[in-house]
Amino acid sequence: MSAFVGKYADELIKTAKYIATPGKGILAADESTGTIGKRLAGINVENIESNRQALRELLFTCPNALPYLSGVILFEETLYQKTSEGKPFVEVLQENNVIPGIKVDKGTVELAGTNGETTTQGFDSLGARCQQYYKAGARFAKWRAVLKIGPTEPSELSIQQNAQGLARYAIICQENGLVPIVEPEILTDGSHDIKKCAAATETVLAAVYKALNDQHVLLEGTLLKPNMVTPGSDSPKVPPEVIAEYTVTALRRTVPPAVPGIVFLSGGQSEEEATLNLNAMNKLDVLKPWTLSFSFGRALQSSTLKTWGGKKENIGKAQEGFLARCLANSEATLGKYTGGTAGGLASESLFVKGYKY
Ligand SMILES: O=P(O)(O)OC[C@H]1O[C@](O)(COP(=O)(O)O)[C@@H](O)[C@@H]1O
Repeated sequence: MSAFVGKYADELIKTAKYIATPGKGILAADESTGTIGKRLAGINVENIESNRQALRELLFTCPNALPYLSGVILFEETLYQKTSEGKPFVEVLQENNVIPGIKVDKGTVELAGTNGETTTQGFDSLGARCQQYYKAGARFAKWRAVLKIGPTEPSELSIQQNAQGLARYAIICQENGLVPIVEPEILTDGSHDIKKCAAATETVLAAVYKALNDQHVLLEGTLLKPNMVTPGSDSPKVPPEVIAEYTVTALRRTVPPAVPGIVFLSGGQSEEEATLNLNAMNKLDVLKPWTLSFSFGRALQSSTLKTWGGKKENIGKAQEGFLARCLANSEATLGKYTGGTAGGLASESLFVKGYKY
């Protein structure tokens, strides 16, 4: 049998295509309570619900930023939160043609017998949770699989487990009306060169698309959220044009044209770096059958978070910074970002070695 065509097929295709509109991208604001706690600790703000709500309100009500976004990924708590004036966040987004999405994975666990490799959990009652999230207004989902590069990593076991997991998650989402964002993230930790990252990325993506096909996933109703192909964090940096060349080559070799959009994660790159790399990819003069856009967490929020610092009086200034990053990344999806519009904060590396999300 070929792809599964259930009752949601047309809607899934339409949603995925809309999210992949050139000029728009995704804000990943789906940090789990633990992860957002680390971000808030960085600005000395307590990890309590009211502070998490305040940060998300700052982002979702940022004047003029929403036209640059087609989707926002939310954590479960945020899906049901409201603005301080009592309007559900979901409505704020919908009124601005931004599609609410939801993180449905439950984090990673170690694969026994490996050197710290992991698989992602969250299959228990996943179908029922998807139905609830659909009712609450979500139309797409995200599940993050994490792989790493080492002397013998990613191992065949981790490649297969994570590919199967992503494919199983994807078809459950599609059966329940949510467009699955398939995220196989290869971490940048290590001293490897860009060629090693390219080879690992191609192998992992090939396994992921084989698994998606095995599980009858309708590719037109999916999106891919991959890492960019870069040298390891302990290796010298290379220019955006080189990253663009290697990344687009890896994607052209492995991602079918039926997939409407590829939305990159930022993975610890500085805000400016992530934007310049995305821009360079979109400037490359080769056939790219999918939209290349962003689904950044840290690279959209870091300087905004620092400027805000948890203080009401800084909200306006923080929102100006957020708008600047949204605009810059929108331009980068069109290959029209000229760079340098970011202040000093946006150039700071966000990479943390051995970072545990
Ligand atoms: O461990 P968590 O809370 O799932 O967070 C992982 C984060 O990684 C992402 O998948 C990508 O984020 P970055 O762009 O910051 O790398 C986010 O969507 C998510 O918030």
